[in-house]
Amino acid sequence: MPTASARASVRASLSTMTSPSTDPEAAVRRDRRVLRGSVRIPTSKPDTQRALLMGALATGSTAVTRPNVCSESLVLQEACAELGARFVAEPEHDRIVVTGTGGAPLRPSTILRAAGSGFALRHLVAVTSLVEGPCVLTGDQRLAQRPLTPLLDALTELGGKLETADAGLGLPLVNWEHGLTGGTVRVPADETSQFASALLLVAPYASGPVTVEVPAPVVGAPYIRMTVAMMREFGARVRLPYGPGEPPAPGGIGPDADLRRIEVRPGGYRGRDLLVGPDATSLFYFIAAAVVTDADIVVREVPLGRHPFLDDVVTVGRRLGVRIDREGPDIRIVSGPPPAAPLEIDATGIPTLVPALAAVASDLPAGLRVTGARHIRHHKTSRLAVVMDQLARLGRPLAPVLRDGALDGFETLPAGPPAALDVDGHGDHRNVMALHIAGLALPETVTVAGAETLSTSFADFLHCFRGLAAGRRGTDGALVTDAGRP
Ligand SMILES: O=C(O)C1=C[C@@H](OP(=O)(O)O)[C@@H](O)[C@H](O)C1
Ligand SMILES: C=C(OP(=O)(O)O)C(=O)O
Repeated sequence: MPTASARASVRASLSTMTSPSTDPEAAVRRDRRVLRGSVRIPTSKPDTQRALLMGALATGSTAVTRPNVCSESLVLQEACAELGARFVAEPEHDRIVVTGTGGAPLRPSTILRAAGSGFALRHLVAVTSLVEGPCVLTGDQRLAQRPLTPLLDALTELGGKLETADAGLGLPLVNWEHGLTGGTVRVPADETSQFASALLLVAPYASGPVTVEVPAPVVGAPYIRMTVAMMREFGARVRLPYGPGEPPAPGGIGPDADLRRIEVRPGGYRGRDLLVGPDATSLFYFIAAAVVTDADIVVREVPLGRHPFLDDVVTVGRRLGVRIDREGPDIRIVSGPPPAAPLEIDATGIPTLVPALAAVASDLPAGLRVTGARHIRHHKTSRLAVVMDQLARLGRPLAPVLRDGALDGFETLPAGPPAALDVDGHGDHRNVMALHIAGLALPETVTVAGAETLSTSFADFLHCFRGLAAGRRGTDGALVTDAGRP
């Protein structure tokens, strides 16, 4: 049973509300909770993690300004500090200064720990192959069950010498020797994009050129592109012979860049200063909230047109019927009528949005069908299965969509009265946030167990939503409540 302190509730501001109906107009007319005000969302967790890792490997120092200082970034910092990188937090400048190891991480004096982070485990495994062994890396029980073998095989092909201490358990992992020789390696990306990203991370430190082949089907392609983009920022020599797409910035990588073959030349990373942009998945919770409430929310400092993944998230939001407009450096998110026609979303490239999409599906009267989410059963929890189960308790059931016998997505079903008003994110921050969004759609108070997990990516999540629930706009349209940090 979750403890009282692990619970957080979303309070209803309305006492009556109709259930979602099949009449498209009904969703517009009905009374809804009101969210008003402005928020500042966390900066990108994926970019922060990449910058910290590349900074830890680089020659020289790297200043990461506006890092997302979440628990999963700290896990990486602790492990990289064991490997000889230095991290100095400068809160007065909102930055972390990293002194890198010049591609020669030291042998750690303790076990390296990835906690529950798949990103940390897969990327640290790759980094350990540069360490003069032996060194040991471990993570939590769930992490031991998540896919890893194809990455170990690929690192072995490139000259690494890694093994699991107990094949039956998955973890801990032992690295015996250091040094990657280079060569051509094929890595599957049908279960996670993180294998390809992890190989790419260390490829500039192999003694020869490395070609990473990523055969279709690829899940989470935007994340592999983020890795390539960040590698280029750190001066790595990366070529995509099948074309980089249309890059949003010189030297960058386009949102459609072809990942079949990625060529990396030796040369390592050079430390640099960089500014982390907003976190796209965190932004989506406010967009999703606008589907189930009457929302008029300003999200501070969200530069559109510069971060492909952020732009993808905005595109999904607009398809859901939410108005998203630029207002100077900010964006304004306003509830709109839901789409009149059934909506289909392929989630292959946007896996982190799936729990929140499930949370809003009952509020789309013409129906939402999401597919391409099969691989998220390998995330921190079997996310979609957990969220669908909990949503059904709240009277928001979804029909499963299967592919090859596994849950690949869902379809809207008619909503009904809740069977219970307490739900549980099963220790997974994305489930917890998605279930809060579902709670906003109900007139009753919904209790979501697992608030303690929010520090994984978005510690201020509840604070932001409480502020928005209390917020209003002044008669001149000026914001009178700011739910975010000053
Ligand atoms: O590289 C990254 O930063 C991530 C890659 C994705 O993993 P999968 O490809 O396993 O979905 C994503 O879901 C995860 O939240 C972050
Ligand atoms: C990146 C995430 O998960 P993982 O690294 O564990 O795959 C996440 O849950 O935000």
